[in-house]
Amino acid sequence: MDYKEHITIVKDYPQPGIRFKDITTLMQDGEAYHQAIQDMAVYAKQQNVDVIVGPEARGFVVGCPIAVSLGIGFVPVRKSGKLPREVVEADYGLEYGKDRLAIHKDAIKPGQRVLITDDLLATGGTIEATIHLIEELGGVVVGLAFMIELGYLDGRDRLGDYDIFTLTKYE
Ligand SMILES: O=P(O)(O)OC[C@H]1O[C@H](OP(=O)(O)OP(=O)(O)O)[C@H](O)[C@@H]1O
Ligand SMILES: Nc1ncnc2[nH]cnc12
Repeated sequence: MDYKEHITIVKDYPQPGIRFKDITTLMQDGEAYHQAIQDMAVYAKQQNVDVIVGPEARGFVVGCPIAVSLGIGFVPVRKSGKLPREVVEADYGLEYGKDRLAIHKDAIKPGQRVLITDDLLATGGTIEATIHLIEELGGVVVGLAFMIELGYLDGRDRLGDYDIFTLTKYE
């Protein structure tokens, strides 16, 4: 599948100079969305994962269907203030701003094998913060899976110690 055919590039969104990769056009095509999730589920199975973690909001539309397809759990990482029970939190920066992420303290059991999913790897700030949260809870990050990699932002270098799977890459 040529995933780039299904991804729309939007110039100067949300700020001048950003070429935004819009996955909603991929998601609205049933065949492309299904294939993308299947390809990522094959990787998840290879990594022998116990649970999938995805950051709000686009990490949910990738991680939830993979978890359902494998019959394993999904744990949301949300922006600060959105989870109702006790959390651990981490600050992070991204291509266009900064924020704070949170995960429920009891969501990951020590030693669980975790796959982190998201739509896109840019600077790697979101995933670095997500890894920090999982490891603080004793989870073992066995893979990172993205639909899209922005090679020109060097996120892969930042996350060098982890196994990374991507469906398509923009240089
Ligand atoms: O590699 P990074 O530089 O951290 O950037 C990538 C992150 O940025 C986007 O999320 P965003 O924070 O815009 O939130 P959203 O999914 O709620 O739109 C995207 O979905 C990734 O999570
Ligand atoms: N260029 C981009 N397109 C879509 N989502 C992003 N998140 C961070 N950078 C992005």
